[in-house]
Amino acid sequence: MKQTVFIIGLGLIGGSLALSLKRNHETFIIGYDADGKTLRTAKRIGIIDEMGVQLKDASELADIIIFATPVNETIRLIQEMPKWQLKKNVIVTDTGSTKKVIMKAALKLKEAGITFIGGHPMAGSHKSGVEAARAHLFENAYYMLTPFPDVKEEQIITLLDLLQVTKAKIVQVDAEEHDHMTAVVSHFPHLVAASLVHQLAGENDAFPFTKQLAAGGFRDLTRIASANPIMWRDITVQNRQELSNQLQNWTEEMIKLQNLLLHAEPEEIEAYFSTAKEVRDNLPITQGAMFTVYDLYVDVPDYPGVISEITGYLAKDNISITNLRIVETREDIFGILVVSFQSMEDRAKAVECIANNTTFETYIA
Ligand SMILES: NC(=O)C1=CN([C@@H]2O[C@H](COP(=O)(O)OP(=O)(O)OC[C@H]3O[C@@H](n4cnc5c(N)ncnc54)[C@H](O)[C@@H]3O)[C@@H](O)[C@H]2O)C=CC1
Ligand SMILES: O=C(O)C(=O)Cc1ccc(O)cc1
Repeated sequence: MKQTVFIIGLGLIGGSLALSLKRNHETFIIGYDADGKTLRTAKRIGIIDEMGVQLKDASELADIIIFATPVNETIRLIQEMPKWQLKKNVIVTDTGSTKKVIMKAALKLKEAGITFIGGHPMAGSHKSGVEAARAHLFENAYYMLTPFPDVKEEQIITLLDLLQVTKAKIVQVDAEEHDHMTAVVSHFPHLVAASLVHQLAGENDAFPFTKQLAAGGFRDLTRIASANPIMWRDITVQNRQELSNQLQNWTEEMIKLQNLLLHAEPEEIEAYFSTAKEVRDNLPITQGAMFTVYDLYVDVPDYPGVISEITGYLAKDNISITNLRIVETREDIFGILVVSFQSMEDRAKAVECIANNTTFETYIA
């Protein structure tokens, strides 16, 4: 049966969902964005089937409404919704990174007889905007749903059926637990990344050269600080208490680390790093909360034309690449070229292709 889905907010997440859901030809997608340029781009590049000109009018045509707006905007719009003439069995959901405050606001929908099922795909990126949208963004990532306990089972099944095409691993969790867990693995790391960047910026007057030295480790650790500040402002405000608890734990950990640094034997310091390494090395492999890219490091000699040589071999074998960057090129030593692929299979083919055509070493980090 044909279903009309209305996506509000056509940035990275809304745009990616639209692209992914469109793979089911029974789904007709209307999109809306407060930014007219984004809305027109989404239609022009085929992300949505139709532009919703008025938020309220388009909502009234929908079987399923998905908010993919910054979380404070989602709350504002949820509060307006009971005034709209929505379809009787409409399901409203969202993609917001926080859930407790959103579910609290959605109580107003519940009172008005409108089904709301909170949602949060744990996949994304520091990039934002419609141009960053990708159909495969959610594949293998966790996608959390936070229904009210008394929501009708058939409504959950309708939403699960719709989202199945994303190939995400859909799980149901309690909103409060959601906010605790995401504070640990997503929201608090964002504060740490931002604070490390501030610490580097503080060096600028006395040691302006320091930032030139910010290579692999610093960049890996702080990538997420490049994300959209408005989105993270809203997440931080909505999850203040959990973040404050995490900050307290972190402060205690830092004091422990300072004691270790000043007073411990080298073996104890090594043990601290060993434990961290073991826990980190044994993290379950998941694509959650990551823009899905498969990087391949190629140790290339530094001579003109080497990059086009490699991309030429890959093109000849019909292997698509999504990104290219050089992490180091210095005279007389080999440089590392990082080539990114959309899938593990493409990366495996690339390893074989490079081995067949060159003597360059390849690595997977
Ligand atoms: N960026 C990420 O990695 C992830 C983000 N999320 C959540 O998904 C939601 C969307 O995030 P992104 O797509 O990354 O943001 P984005 O900044 O790429 O897109 C948000 C879009 O919403 C539009 N918008 C803002 N206010 C609006 C309004 N009142 N009405 C209609 N459109 C409006 C903006 O113009 C923009 O196009 C947020 O709630 C965020 O917490 C969830 C998982 C991952
Ligand atoms: O860029 C990354 O690695 C992210 O962590 C993206 C992200 C941002 C917000 C979320 O709620 C979920 C995922």
